[in-house]
Amino acid sequence: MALVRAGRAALRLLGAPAAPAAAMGSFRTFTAQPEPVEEETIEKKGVVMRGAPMYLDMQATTPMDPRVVDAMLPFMTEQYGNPHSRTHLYGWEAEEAVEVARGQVASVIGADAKEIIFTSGATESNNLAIKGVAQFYKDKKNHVITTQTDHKCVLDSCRYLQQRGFEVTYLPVQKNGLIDLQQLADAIRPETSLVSVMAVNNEIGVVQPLADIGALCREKKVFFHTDAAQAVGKIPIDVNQMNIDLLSISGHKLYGPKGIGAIYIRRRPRVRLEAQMSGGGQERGLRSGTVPHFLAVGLGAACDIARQEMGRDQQHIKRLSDRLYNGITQQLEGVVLNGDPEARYWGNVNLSFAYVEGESLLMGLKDVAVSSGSACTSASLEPSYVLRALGVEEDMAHTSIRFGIGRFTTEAEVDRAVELTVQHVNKLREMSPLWEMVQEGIDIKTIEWAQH
Ligand SMILES: Cc1ncc(COP(=O)(O)O)c(C=O)c1O
Ligand code: FES
Repeated sequence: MALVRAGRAALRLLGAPAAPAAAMGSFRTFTAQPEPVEEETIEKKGVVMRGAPMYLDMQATTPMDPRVVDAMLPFMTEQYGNPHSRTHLYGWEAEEAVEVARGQVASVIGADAKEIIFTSGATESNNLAIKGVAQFYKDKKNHVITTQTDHKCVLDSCRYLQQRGFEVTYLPVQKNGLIDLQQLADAIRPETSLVSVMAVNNEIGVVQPLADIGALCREKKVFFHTDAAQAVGKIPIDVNQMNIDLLSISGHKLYGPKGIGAIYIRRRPRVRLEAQMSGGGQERGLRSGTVPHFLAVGLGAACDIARQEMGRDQQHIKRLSDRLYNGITQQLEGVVLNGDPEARYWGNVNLSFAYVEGESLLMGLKDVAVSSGSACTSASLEPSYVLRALGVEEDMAHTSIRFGIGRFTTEAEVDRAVELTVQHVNKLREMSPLWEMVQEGIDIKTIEWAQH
């Protein structure tokens, strides 16, 4: 019931009139006073919402599981204390909720609750892991290793270190998107403090060999951090079996809320790091700032559900993923799956369509919310740096589409996405002179195009 009420309130807000243009232009403060909305209008909104493009972009973000929302609500309306308040019940109950959530997060990766620190998301966790470890050990070690296909926030954290005198190795990946373990072994030096390799790639879904990387790092006495934003709750992860020392988690990638994440930091052998936030010393001094307890509760609930339902989710997602891939490739030629066909998370199907202009295809697929790669870079017309690192040719990198399937994706959505994709690819190819030449048997690679 509470959930229904909140949902109604949200819909009312959606129905609220926008600020008048004049008010916005003249810096007059506009206080949003949602006018009472007729039930009928709410229904209409509902129709509009149901008519929205079908969502197949689960790597950008996932919808919140209603069970997560249910778990969070009481902590917004009734148990709203500051979890760091020690003098009254409000504080104690909020703190207790945070500690339960900490245990739930720990459980999904086989960690101890004391090893979990709440952050605002995987971006912050990655910054803290990379800058924090490098800076703490800087007197003895000044080298960090990552990969060319890691997330932008990892790469940017490494650039930040480079600007401050650290050395960074950006490991290349093989054509299938996986790193070469021998190359990693060769790159590790006595002065390497940290190896940071992502678990599941956000653009192409490949899963790096975490256990092998962990074993190698342990043998060489180097800390191993993994950005597991796309992996936690989706594939089995055990920080002890895999010798992972630090791991980043994001709430909104596993049907939890946005604005919350966590970092796992191993206690034995202990990993030390320099905090990146100064303040009240919360979270064992590693992340100052009031823990948003209702968000932590949401992340905890999301991890708990994922841990219990991982097998079912995986089965559902694999079935729909096969249905999507087979549906498209049985009707279209010249379609390539980017990334390793086996070592992958099945909820990510990144396809390149030969002889099709990628932007036109995305525009044509306006009824399907997909992306050409990552959400962060979706505004750019540049081909993805991940696909380039795989050695995917420029034209194929330009035509990639990432289909993201999740817990709530339906068969009907997949079938419709297949139908629309096939229809639009065919339409664009009909207009393509290159496609016509290929149909006539001309090998276009041998053509010498006029140079400008
Ligand atoms: C692999 C990876 N790392 C990090 C992030 C950033 O996560 P957050 O949005 O929680 O900061 C994302 C989200 O796009 C991601 O896919
Ligand atoms: S939001 Fe996922 S790549 Fe930036």
